[in-house]
Amino acid sequence: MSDLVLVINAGSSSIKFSLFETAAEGDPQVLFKGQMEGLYVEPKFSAKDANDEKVANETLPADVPKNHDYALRHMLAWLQARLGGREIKVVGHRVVHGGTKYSKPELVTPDLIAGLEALIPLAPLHEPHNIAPIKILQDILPNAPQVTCFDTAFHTTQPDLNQLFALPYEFAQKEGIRRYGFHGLSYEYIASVLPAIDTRAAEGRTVVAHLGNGSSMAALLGGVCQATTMGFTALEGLPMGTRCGSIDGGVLLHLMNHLKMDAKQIETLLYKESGLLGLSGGISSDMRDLQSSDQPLAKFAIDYFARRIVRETASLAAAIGGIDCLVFTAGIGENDALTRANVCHQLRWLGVEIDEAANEVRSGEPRRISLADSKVAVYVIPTNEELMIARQALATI
Ligand SMILES: Nc1ncnc2c1ncn2[C@@H]1O[C@H](COP(=O)(O)OP(=O)(O)O)[C@@H](O)[C@H]1O
Ligand SMILES: CC(=O)OP(=O)(O)O
Ligand SMILES: [Mg+2]
Repeated sequence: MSDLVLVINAGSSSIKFSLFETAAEGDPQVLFKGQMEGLYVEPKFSAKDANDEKVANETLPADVPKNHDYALRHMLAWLQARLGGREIKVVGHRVVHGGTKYSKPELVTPDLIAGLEALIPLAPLHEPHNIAPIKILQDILPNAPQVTCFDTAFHTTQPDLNQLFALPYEFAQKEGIRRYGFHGLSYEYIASVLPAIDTRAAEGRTVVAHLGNGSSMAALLGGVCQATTMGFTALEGLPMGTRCGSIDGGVLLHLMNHLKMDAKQIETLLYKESGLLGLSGGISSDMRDLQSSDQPLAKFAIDYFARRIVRETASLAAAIGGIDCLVFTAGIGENDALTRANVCHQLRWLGVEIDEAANEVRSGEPRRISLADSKVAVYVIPTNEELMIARQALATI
């Protein structure tokens, strides 16, 4: 008898869900998957069934809340109407920050929730949205065990050389102030499918660019993480939809000492008003809006994003002694051919030769977008954080 697994993946601008059914052999299979995207801007709900047919597609009315809470309840009501009374065996959640305490999937208990709440200051844009669904589901499905799967877990293999900040050593030892890295479920999924796509890449030096509303990159050696762009929080590294990415700490001191901004104001500035939104002069945090804008600052924000990816690719390649393979994934990485081309053109010196026609192909399947004789193989591989969570949740109960 097969079991149902519900997966919730709450990101900063979207909530994704997948309902899986376990199979006699191999991975659980999707029954429904969907998402509420464009939160806080113009939320849209869409869902597909097991045959990948669209079964829901709606823009929420303008007068309902655009937040995570409303989105989740709307999604769960839609799903419950389709369960036909079947019980959910386990719920798996993506939780962005595991701190020093959680480096493997955990069963939800009151202690665990308290532990996660203590981590909110380290991921203010995510952790509250990860915890809230756990509590809502305790209400709606009181009998289903819940498992948290951490974005930070995959990165614990980074050597101290890449993991530490150059602060006095005890800050890492006593305070846990080090680079945790994020999007680990996505990287782990990519590492799990790479052997079937390209053995040289799987065994060798691969840089993965997870480019979404939150963006980061990671350097893998034989599928094991050696370095990543995100740090103590999901703020370091690449600029993102609304986050600034790496910034000179001296800027923060200046904001405090000379512009008299307090911690809350600086948090809002760095997490919510910067990145693509800030650079474009407020046009949008959403890459699609920027691509369709004719404003010079929209183009500047797009080019800035690509330039940072180029620089981080070289830096990550340096950390693993070169690069055999570059993988694009997540919302922008999977769908935005312009950004991929922009990045690849600037990486020609590193041996990246993009196949322009292959790059334009739209498909939900993994695909190679580099020329046959490109020294660096370049792929678009759709990520599947949800499947990774389902695997971990089933293994945990
Ligand atoms: N066809 C597309 N072209 C360009 N950008 C796209 C396209 N589809 C989605 N995106 C971008 O992907 C980003 C969202 O990525 P996603 O991984 O879904 O976000 P989250 O981090 O919230 O999970 C947005 O900037 C969106 O504009
Ligand atoms: C960690 C992070 O940035 O997550 P997201 O991409 O979902 O915003
Ligand atoms: Mg995401």
